[in-house]
Amino acid sequence: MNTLTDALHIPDTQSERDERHLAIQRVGVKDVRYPLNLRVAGVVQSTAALWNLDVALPAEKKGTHMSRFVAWLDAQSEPLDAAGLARELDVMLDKLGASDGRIEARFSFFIRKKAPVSGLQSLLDYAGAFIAERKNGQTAIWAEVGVPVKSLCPCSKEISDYGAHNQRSLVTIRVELKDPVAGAIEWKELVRFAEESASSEIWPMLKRADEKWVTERAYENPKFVEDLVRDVALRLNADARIGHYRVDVENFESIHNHSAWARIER
Ligand SMILES: Nc1nc2c(ncn2[C@@H]2O[C@H](COP(=O)(O)OP(=O)(O)OP(=O)(O)O)[C@@H](O)[C@H]2O)c(=O)[nH]1
Repeated sequence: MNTLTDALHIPDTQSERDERHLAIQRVGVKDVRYPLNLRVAGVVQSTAALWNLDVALPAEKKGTHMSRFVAWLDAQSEPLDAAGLARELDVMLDKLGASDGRIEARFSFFIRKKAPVSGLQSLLDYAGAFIAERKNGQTAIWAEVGVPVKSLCPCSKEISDYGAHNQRSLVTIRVELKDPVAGAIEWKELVRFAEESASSEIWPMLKRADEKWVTERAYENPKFVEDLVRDVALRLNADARIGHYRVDVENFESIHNHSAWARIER
């Protein structure tokens, strides 16, 4: 298989037989930092991802071929999208001689945003993840975004003579793409599901007129953690491209040293 190691007469321990009669569900490499090209809002972004790559190993095989995971990573040249990920999962499994396996990539990506009044532009960072899994002949492709937003408490607004506690929140949306080829979802669309559901979205750069707008917008649009998670789920329910999903919302409460948290799964 490997001409260099054959020539050097180096034993191939991984390819030996194992007699313990134990299959391994998942074996591979974890936390490999490697570049990733991603298409966001029509533009290719180069980012660094943290990759977890693994395959199922039959009982009779001693070891998987660890170096081939990195070889697969290094062969990535096209910007990765959901359809490409489904194809590349097959390529990885073929390279590893495996029937089942999984690709997970976690990365940062950026969207250029315009401040609400001044119109000044700046880049907001989001957390993204792609997960592709092949199990028992079925392939599932998942996309995940972590979106920072602002929430303002309806109860605090109601009971206080002035003010209302408000905080940054993190909305994490994980969706299964029913048809990664025809029904691909843009990262920007997933981000908007979260931002449009919040008391207010946030921006990296705001002038005073923008700051006033964000403050008043959140005050006019108070949301409990439950309101936020439900409003995101409603938007996901209305999108035919989405299969299973999971929405997590964490409010980093400014009146506590702990978070309020909610999840809806379908
Ligand atoms: N299966 C397995 N491999 C390991 C382990 N620890 C290190 N290795 C890897 O063993 C690999 C040996 O590389 P190669 O000689 O290319 O062997 P291979 O990855 O099986 O690839 P082929 O030569 O194509 O079969 C290195 O990439 C090491 O990372 C381990 O616990 N299990």
